[in-house]
Amino acid sequence: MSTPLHPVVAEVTARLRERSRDTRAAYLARIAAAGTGGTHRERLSCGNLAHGFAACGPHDKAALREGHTPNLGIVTSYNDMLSAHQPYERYPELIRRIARESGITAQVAGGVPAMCDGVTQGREGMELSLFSRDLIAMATAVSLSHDMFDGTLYLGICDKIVPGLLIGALSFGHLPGIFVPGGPMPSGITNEQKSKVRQAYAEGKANRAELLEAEAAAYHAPGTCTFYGTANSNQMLMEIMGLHLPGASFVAPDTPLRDALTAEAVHRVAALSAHGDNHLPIGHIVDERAIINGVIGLHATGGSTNHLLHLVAMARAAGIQLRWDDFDALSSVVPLLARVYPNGYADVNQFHDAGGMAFLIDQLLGAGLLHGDVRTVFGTGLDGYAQVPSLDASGALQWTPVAKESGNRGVLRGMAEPFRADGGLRMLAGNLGRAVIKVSSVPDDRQVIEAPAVVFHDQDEVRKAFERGELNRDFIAVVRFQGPRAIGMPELHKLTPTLAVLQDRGYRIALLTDGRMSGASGRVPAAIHVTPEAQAQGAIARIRDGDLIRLDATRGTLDVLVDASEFASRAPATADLSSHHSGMGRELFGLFRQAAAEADLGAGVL
Ligand SMILES: O=C(O)[C@H](O)[C@@H](O)[C@H](O)[C@H](O)COP(=O)(O)O
Ligand code: SF4
Repeated sequence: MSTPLHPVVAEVTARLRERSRDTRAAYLARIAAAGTGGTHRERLSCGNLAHGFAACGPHDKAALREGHTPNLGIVTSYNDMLSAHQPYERYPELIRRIARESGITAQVAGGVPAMCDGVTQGREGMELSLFSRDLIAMATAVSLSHDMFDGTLYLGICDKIVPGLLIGALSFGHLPGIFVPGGPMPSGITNEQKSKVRQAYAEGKANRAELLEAEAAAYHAPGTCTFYGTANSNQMLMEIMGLHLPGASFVAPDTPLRDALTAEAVHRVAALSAHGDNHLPIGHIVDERAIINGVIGLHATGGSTNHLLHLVAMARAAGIQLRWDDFDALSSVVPLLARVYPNGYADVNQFHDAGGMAFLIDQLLGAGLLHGDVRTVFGTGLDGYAQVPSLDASGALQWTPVAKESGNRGVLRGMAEPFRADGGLRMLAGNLGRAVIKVSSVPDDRQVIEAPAVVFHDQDEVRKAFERGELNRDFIAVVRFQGPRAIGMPELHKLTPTLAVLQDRGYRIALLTDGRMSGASGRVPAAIHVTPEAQAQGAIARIRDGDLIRLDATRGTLDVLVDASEFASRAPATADLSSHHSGMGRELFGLFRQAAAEADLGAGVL
């Protein structure tokens, strides 16, 4: 007997359905039309088809000519830049072999670009990062437009890659699809130890060699970085939305269990194709309930603020009109059940070992805080995800019910003793517009900051002012002209060590920006994604040095304390951004900057 759905979850879902009624209906009609006529290879000409199987070996070629068995398309984001994606190098060959052994075929449909935000953090490349999400969606469509496929496997993990792949996948929502994760790297030095060396370096108390040693001990092997940033928030989302196999998110790379899960992903997506009896297009899995489950998962785990952008964009790709108000309405009823860095000291390996996603989902389902009656790639409702994968004595994959007690109360807790009554993702609103703040890792005495503004148009200027000794005081750093239409909405996470040093010196400080922060940011209060942005003449463009600003995360307000008529009479500041619009490929993204939506609509171009 399942627990009745929490009334707020039911109400927010109903509101989302109503808001999305027409666009969701149009989307479902579109994918229904695309899905008619069974497998698509029958519609290809002989020339099209021959090109499609020319390079195949005899087994695959014969199967593709006959067309009686599923052909799976692999969209891969493999490269050697992202430690998380490096394990994917061998996946196409593994998947093709597994397919062949199952009497079906698989082909790499195409590759998509993947940016490592860790490599680009604080550098020009970061100004392409957000736009790469939509570029990945387009590249996914280019891959699948060969129309040779009956199901798809998406190989992607990190920040913009999973959102981009899912947006692209939903354009082919008539096809079954499954996300295939690679898993986190083994734990290195703790994130806390790494951050301490960074702060020491920012203060000149550690040298570059010591800093590099610490960084290399944190990021030291193939696999996803083990903090709970956007990449690992993506894994949580794909699992709680039913697009991963249960428990697949955080199993280590290159292990027998990881390979068994990848093999099962191949079997599952083939079973969901139009060739089988359980045809399940991905566009039917990603419905309003799955999206609401994703929002709830973000709140319950203190997930990345980047999903206030990406989940909105992913939902829209399925005809679903998710808004920040939906996040806000759910925030107060979903408790924080996990403390993973930056929301605590543990990492995702310790989260997984404590019971991980299966325990989290079991607890939330038991409290009526998740839609259980959803469709998933596993073929069950969400109750099937309260299970842990393992290999039995014969090496076969099995799932067993998760324990009802957390394996580590310091990392993962049950509904009876949450870390916080709410998830800590808060919306802010006031005479400066709207913004987002994550308070789950901000000390309680830093959740309300009222201090004079110090205005910057470039994140490097903050560090220089710090090094000149100008910031040893209470202040709110207003870093503007960072929005999508200005310079592509980069993450300003490189500011974290400097601002954390000042906060640790006892100053009451905060960051206010129309840019983003990393999902790994956290200790310093930061009102981010301010919309309207400065480049769109938002109120943030009227702030002057010395203006008193009040950021109140407890009441959800963000205001400049200046006479309203005087403030309105000010001409918005302008900025020469030309140096940000060329070099490192930025000259290729002018159309993206011109077309970018506001942050609360996903800040993208799709
Ligand atoms: O949203 C995120 O999770 C971040 O973009 C993350 O992917 C990025 O790589 C950080 O920069 C890593 O943290 P450090 O920069 O502190 O190593
Ligand atoms: S989690 Fe971030 S830093 Fe780590 S591999 Fe992914 S994008 Fe790069």
